Amino acid sequence: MEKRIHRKIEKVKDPLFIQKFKKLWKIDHTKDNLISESPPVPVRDIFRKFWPYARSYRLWIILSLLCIALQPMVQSATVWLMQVFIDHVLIAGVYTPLYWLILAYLGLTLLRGILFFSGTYLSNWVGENFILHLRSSLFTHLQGLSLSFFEGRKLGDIISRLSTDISSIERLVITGATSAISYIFQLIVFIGMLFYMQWTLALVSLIVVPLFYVVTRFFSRRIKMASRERARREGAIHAISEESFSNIALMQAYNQQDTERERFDLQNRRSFKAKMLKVRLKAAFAPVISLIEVAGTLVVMIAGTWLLASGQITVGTLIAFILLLGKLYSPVRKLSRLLNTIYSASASAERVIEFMEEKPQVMEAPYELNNPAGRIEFENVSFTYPGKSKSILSNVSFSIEPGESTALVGASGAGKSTIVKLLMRFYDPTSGRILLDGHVLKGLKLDSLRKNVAVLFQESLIFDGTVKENIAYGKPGATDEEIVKAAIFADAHRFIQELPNGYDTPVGQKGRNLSGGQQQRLAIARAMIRNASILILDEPTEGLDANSEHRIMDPMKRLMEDMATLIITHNLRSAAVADRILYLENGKVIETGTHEELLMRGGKYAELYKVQQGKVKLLAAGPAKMASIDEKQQQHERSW
Ligand SMILES: Nc1ncnc2c1ncn2[C@@H]1O[C@H](COP(=O)(O)OP(=O)(O)OP(=O)(O)O)[C@@H](O)[C@H]1O
Repeated sequence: MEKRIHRKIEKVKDPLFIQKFKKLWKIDHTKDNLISESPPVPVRDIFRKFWPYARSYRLWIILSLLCIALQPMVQSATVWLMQVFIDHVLIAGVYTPLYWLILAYLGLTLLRGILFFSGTYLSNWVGENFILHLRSSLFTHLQGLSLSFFEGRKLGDIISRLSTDISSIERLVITGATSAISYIFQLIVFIGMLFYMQWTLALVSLIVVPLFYVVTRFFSRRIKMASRERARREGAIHAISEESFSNIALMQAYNQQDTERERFDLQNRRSFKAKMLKVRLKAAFAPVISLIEVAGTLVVMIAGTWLLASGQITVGTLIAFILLLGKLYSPVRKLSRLLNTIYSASASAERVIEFMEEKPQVMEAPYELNNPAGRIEFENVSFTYPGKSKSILSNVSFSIEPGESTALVGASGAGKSTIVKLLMRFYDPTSGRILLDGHVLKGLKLDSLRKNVAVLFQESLIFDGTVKENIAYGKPGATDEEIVKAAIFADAHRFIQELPNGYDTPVGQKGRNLSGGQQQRLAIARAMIRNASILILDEPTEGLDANSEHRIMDPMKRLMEDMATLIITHNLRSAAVADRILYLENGKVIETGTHEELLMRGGKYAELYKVQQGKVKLLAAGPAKMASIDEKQQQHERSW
């Protein structure tokens, strides 16, 4: 036995054991760049930031506070009844007041119940309203942020902040604040009662209060750090889930399940560790607080017994005092626990504030441009992505007249999509100007620019709604007649009619119930109904077979007739239909002209065209030849 105890002591003394034990109470600071930490914000500033969202409910908050605050008074009255019962009924042996004592007790209990119900309902109602408005306002704020914000963030993390973190803030601003006020009020009432009953004992009972403060501060700081870590890991879990499941086909096709699972598990385990640290801290906190409470009660009992023995107080007073003391420690304990809750909620608040303080890179301007003809001019436009040093576009100049089309051709990464992003004002040029009908884009209202642009992306963006809703997305409030007209124009009417519910058929998430060509024709109908003056075609035929490509070419050409069109394409057959072709290399325009002019010039465009033509001719010649042509084209693109 002695040996066993000795072994145990040795084990506890072992530095490795001590190290492991210490680690149990520390945050795992392993860094990974998946989700970065949000800047810390003091609790006072957090409260100031979010209070405006609760301000309009202040009357209801006061009412709920009143309900909560009255409860300790009723409680104190019941304790007082107990004192009367012991001293004036039991000890005095007079039983006549018993009847009204019972009635008063029942009445007070009923009143407490009503106050509890009203207080709970009201505070929750206010809290949920707060979440509702804060969440909507954050959503609206995020919608207004520039593309650069979203390109630098994980979607899952954004969703996590919008859902989980927002709810936590309520615990701080509404429940936290109202509870704190009600606990403080309870403290004042109970302390007042204690002093009224017996001031010497009351003074003795307050000896332990500073201890509560010190212990709470120690724990709450650590709980906040663990909460921060937990919230960050939860964001990472959302981000990985979103990434994995939105690319499920790719993940399964490349058998990447294990890699994704490992990535997910890593974050999941770290979230678990952070949560367990929080649990350990909270679980250790409760008994420490109880210990302080017991110490306080014991001190009071010793002092009380002495006062009783010296005849300074009655038995009833001592019992009532100890009962009331139990009630005094309850709000003290709750206040300490609340501090922990507030600190852990502030970790979520920091994550939300980080987003709220984010400003759009692209600033709104006042000028409203109505029905522009669509003349686009790029004047010496250069651009570098925010936070990067490499210049992506250098002195790009070109113009497109209404009804004219320009194709952007060049190797991957040459800067074609960046030109479109600048034209849509997702970013502003670092230098140079872009003009629409002679007006600098920076001076135009964003809405007045974008409502005049119709876009057809590489992957047609179809929403999980009906066919009709997807077409009307281009023009909210479009009539059925306009929708059908647009569908006929886009050569989509016939296949839509053959769908089970025609225009009311749901297209499924990301348009899964439709083929690629059908989706693209729906997107053309959407672009057509928009009645815009600028059209952007970003690889509109990419991924379509020859038949589908052929079917969308006619409606696309019809669409281009009256608009200023910018086409991004790798497919030179699509580029050939444009009035002018711009050849981009490393963000510079190196060749300009029509398809024929560029072929005549015999430059890089002509070279690529030859490679692509050869590929078409050799399609029938078998895979080996095709592979050699593919290699040639890749070499050509690499040389750009
Ligand atoms: N949000 C971004 N932040 C930083 N760099 C970016 C961003 N978007 C694109 N880039 C960089 O800018 C360069 C040009 O990209 P861009 O998408 O404009 O090329 P592209 O010619 O359209 O290519 P592709 O034909 O492959 O679509 C690339 O080097 C790319 O890595």
